[in-house]
Amino acid sequence: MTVDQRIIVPLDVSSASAALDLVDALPQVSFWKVGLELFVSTGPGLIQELKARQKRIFLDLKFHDIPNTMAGACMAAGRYGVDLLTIHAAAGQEAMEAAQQAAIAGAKAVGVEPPLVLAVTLLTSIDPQTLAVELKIPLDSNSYALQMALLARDSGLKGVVCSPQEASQLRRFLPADFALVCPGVRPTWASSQDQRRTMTPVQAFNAGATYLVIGRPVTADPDPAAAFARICEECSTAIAP
Ligand SMILES: O=C(O)c1cc(=O)[nH]c(=O)n1[C@@H]1O[C@H](COP(=O)(O)O)[C@@H](O)[C@H]1O
Repeated sequence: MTVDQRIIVPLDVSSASAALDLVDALPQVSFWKVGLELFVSTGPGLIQELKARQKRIFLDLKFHDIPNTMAGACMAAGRYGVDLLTIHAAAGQEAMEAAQQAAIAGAKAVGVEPPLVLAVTLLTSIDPQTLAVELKIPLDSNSYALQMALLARDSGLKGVVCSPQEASQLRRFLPADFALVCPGVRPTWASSQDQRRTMTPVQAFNAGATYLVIGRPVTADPDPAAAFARICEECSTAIAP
């Protein structure tokens, strides 16, 4: 995979026309993320528009519910023929197992490839203070993310979403083909906004990320195509093979 194929850009907008304007303005981007804002606003029709444009799709709906409800939602999402689908690891092993099996069954029922189901370990917006004081989790971010990733692996999943700051530790415990998808990525020239546990794209790839999710540094730049090209250029000369 080339660097540009390993960078996923989120369509964090609320209408199909705004999303497709972004897709058409950035022909270099082959992998797009449809998240909660867009999916709740427009429904699944947009997925077909992206598929018609030969794009890869990360459907980021972060399901977190009881096993039966997770299975029903993943069965339906599996039918869309998307490449990646997210759930929360904090839903527990039984829910993750049910989600994974249902996504495969949903895809098989309509003859499409099943999505790679990814478990979110710990949101990149949660800083150590929030983890300890608000959520009362008696582990540091690294240990908690590792615990959630190992639980996802034990549930049969083949990938997780994690902060790039946790990627190198997770890589030590997980096989090379286990996908680490890292949001919370900021080039040196971009603002961190609400992201708390960030790294640059080069650092994130070198820490072991399989894919990066990079949004506002590209989409909010006055020249999104140039920003995406700059990130790819920085990475192609600096990441380890
Ligand atoms: O699952 C995700 O993609 C996700 C998980 C997480 O822990 N943190 C996180 O920022 N994200 C998503 O990654 C994207 C990051 O966007 P930017 O902060 O604009 O780069 C957003 O669409 C978030 O929903």
